Amino acid sequence: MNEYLDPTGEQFSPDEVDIEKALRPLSFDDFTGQDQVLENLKVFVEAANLRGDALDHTLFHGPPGLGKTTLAHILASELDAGIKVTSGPVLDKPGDLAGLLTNLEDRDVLFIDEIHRLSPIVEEYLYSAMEDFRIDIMIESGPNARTVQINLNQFTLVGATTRSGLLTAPMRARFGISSRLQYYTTELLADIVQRSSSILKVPISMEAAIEIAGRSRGTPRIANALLRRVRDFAQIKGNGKIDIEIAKYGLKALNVDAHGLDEMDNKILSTIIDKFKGGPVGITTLATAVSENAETIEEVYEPFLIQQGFIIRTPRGREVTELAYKHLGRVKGGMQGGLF
Ligand SMILES: Nc1ncnc2c1ncn2[C@@H]1O[C@H](COP(=O)(O)OP(=O)(O)OP(=O)(O)O)[C@@H](O)[C@H]1O
Ligand SMILES: [Mg+2]
Repeated sequence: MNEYLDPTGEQFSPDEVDIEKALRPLSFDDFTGQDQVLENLKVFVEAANLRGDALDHTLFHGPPGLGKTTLAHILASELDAGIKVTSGPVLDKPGDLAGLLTNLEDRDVLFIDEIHRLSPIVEEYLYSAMEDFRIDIMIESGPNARTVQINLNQFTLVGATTRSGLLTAPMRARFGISSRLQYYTTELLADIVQRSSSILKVPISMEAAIEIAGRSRGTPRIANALLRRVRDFAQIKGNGKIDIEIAKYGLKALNVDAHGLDEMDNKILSTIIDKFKGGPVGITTLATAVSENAETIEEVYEPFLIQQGFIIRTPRGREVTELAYKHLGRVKGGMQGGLF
């Protein structure tokens, strides 16, 4: 029997983590979308494999849930190399990094998630490792303290960040390959939903897959999360199959926005309308009004809102479009619907 899980999908049981893993594509062929990025990576990996070299250091940037971590693992697997995983905030001392680096085998991948959150001292330490595959290690202490230089195996640093704007210029310059991931179209997400359904062994109609995909904010992680929740409805309230009726029923019960916009997306739109008469409003003013960081708005929220046509950027700031008024049930210049 399937345990009924928190419909917001915010609490992941160990079971859920396993599912997340099971749904993760493992090879280039498994990976849907991001065609341009993938095409290039295939060439670079093939060339590195042919020469027996490590792949150039690679940076993935873009909004959450689009496949950065997934691609890091795929790279290691396509290089037939090992992978060590860590993240910016975890690496707080150069010593921690030295331990990781000296344990890397030839051509291994070192994956650093949230690479924009490395401390400056660790970041600096990483530079020579990336550039010359060499690090200095301090041995002994007190009057006998001295540094020795250690050669490292040729490795590939794969960095991921949702906030490329926060990366320092020297760090950015050390990546030979830099790929920005884009939001997925509904068609691609429908393919991903169908692939995930078959892994989860739950039958789903094309129509239902498209319905879920259309409400997933262009994001595979959200598509998979919605699919798992709708699957629960299908099992408990239906016959186990996901058809369009049960998909609509489930999505309605989950309170999912018709366009897949999340709370912050909606807050941004309603704030521009209510406090700034629809705009234009400068990014810092807007950020203060919604209590979010300006860079996060620019890098995480705004790209989707622009892509979907809810916001436009003008030289004087951000403006909402007619579509945003319609979406929120507001009338331009009026007061209707302003109460919810
Ligand atoms: N192209 C894809 N095809 C199929 N599934 C995908 C694809 N991209 C991502 N996924 C699914 O979405 C989930 C989230 O992807 P991933 O963890 O790689 O995102 P991320 O970009 O690293 O996000 P974050 O910025 O939050 O770390 C994965 O578990 C995977 O199942
Ligand atoms: Mg990730």
